[in-house]
Amino acid sequence: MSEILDETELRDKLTDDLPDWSAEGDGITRVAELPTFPDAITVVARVGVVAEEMDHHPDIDIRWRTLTFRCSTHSEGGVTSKDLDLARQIDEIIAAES
Ligand SMILES: C[C@H](O)[C@H](O)[C@H]1CNC2=NC(N)=NC(=O)C2=N1
Repeated sequence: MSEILDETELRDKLTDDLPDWSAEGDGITRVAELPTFPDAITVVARVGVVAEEMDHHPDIDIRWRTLTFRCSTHSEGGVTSKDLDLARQIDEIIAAES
């Protein structure tokens, strides 16, 4: 079980490690525009594989080539280290397809 990060801890982690992510409500979000729609779908498919391996799944909104990811730990009602780990993986996949 992972513990919810408090506001200061979360802000520091986002600033240091995940500058493209923002704290929003009980989750963290990132918007990414990919070069093409197929690139965006490739990112979604790759994130899907990683999320299943991690047993931790982001919400994903697809609008043409713009993707919005949201990570939250439902069972805890907030952001935990699991969300930060998933966000780092999402960043790597986006960077590889951009
Ligand atoms: C039983 C299983 O581990 C849980 O339902 C997992 C699955 N994927 C999940 N994904 C996310 N984002 N948050 C969760 O709390 C969560 N819980």
